[in-house]
Amino acid sequence: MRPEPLLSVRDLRIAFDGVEAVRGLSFDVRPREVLAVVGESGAGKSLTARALLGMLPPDATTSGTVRLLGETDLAAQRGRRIALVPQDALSALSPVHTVGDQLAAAVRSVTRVSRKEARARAVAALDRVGIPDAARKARAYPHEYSGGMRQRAVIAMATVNAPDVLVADEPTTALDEERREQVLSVLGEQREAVGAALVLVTHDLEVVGRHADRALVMYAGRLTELGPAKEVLGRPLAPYTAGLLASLPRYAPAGRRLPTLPGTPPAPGALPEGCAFAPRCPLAADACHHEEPEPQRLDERLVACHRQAEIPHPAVELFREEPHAAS
Ligand SMILES: Nc1ncnc2c1ncn2[C@@H]1O[C@H](COP(=O)(O)OP(=O)(O)OP(=O)(O)O)[C@@H](O)[C@H]1O
Repeated sequence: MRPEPLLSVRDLRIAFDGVEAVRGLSFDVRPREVLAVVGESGAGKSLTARALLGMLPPDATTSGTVRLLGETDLAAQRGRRIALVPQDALSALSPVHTVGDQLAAAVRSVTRVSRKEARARAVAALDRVGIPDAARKARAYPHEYSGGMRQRAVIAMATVNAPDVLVADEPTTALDEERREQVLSVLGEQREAVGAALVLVTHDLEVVGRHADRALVMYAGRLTELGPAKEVLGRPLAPYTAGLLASLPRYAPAGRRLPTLPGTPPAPGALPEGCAFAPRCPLAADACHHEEPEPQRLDERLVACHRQAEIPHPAVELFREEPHAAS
């Protein structure tokens, strides 16, 4: 039996000045899963992540519901049951307090424990993320930490109160490849240690393949495809997912230029009629230009595409380019 969702998002809409950037999104986050949210720039991934944390900009108009174990006041749960893993470790930590004090303050902001107990939990959290000599390092300031140690410290901060859900929006974009994997693996370990689910916003499909249980593919503010990450990447059922995959280096055979997804996504205020992906879709037919497809359930997956039954296998073939003559 499928476990009850931890978080449930229903018909989420987020608009600015009457223009919707997220347009009727529904999905669940299950206990302890890693759900990757993927899609090109402007798909609405960050807005969705911020909605989960109750952190939308004040000028955003929203409708629909986001429930965390039945609760709808997400901002009140932030730091307790749901926590953000910030993108930029340096600006996430205050330069004027020691790391230990910041962690202890985070503990005391949600739990009535003594200073001593909060301190002990702070040191334990630093120890858990692999900071050597944690009791001593807790007394140091962020600038006394190396970059890698600071990354670990913010993960300790996000997990110190053992939240049910962690939200990480492109947590590794600023890092080099080696550091990126390290941060993701520390994050994965800590998620396991505290028993949290992780919502991981990323545009990197390789990261999805390595770290996610399920993938939510978004396009122009909507769900395009949602399902087990291995199936979504291994056998995409929506042409848009196939297009994203086709841009990965591993699908570029020798002698061919890297195939890319042609065109760019539409801006929220300039959507075409019908399916927003139709103008870029090699499978687009008449209906696609007139009617926006709703997500349909196919076994473990949700797919929003009129042409789903026509998708070839391997689906990346849809976006193959002809070999280019040597110049
Ligand atoms: N504060 C804002 N005011 C007005 N429009 C906004 C605001 N924030 C986001 N948008 C609109 O919402 C769209 C989706 O934004 P969002 O940041 O969620 O995209 P994203 O998928 O996270 O992209 P990226 O990968 O570039 O971060 C943007 O293209 C923009 O048009």
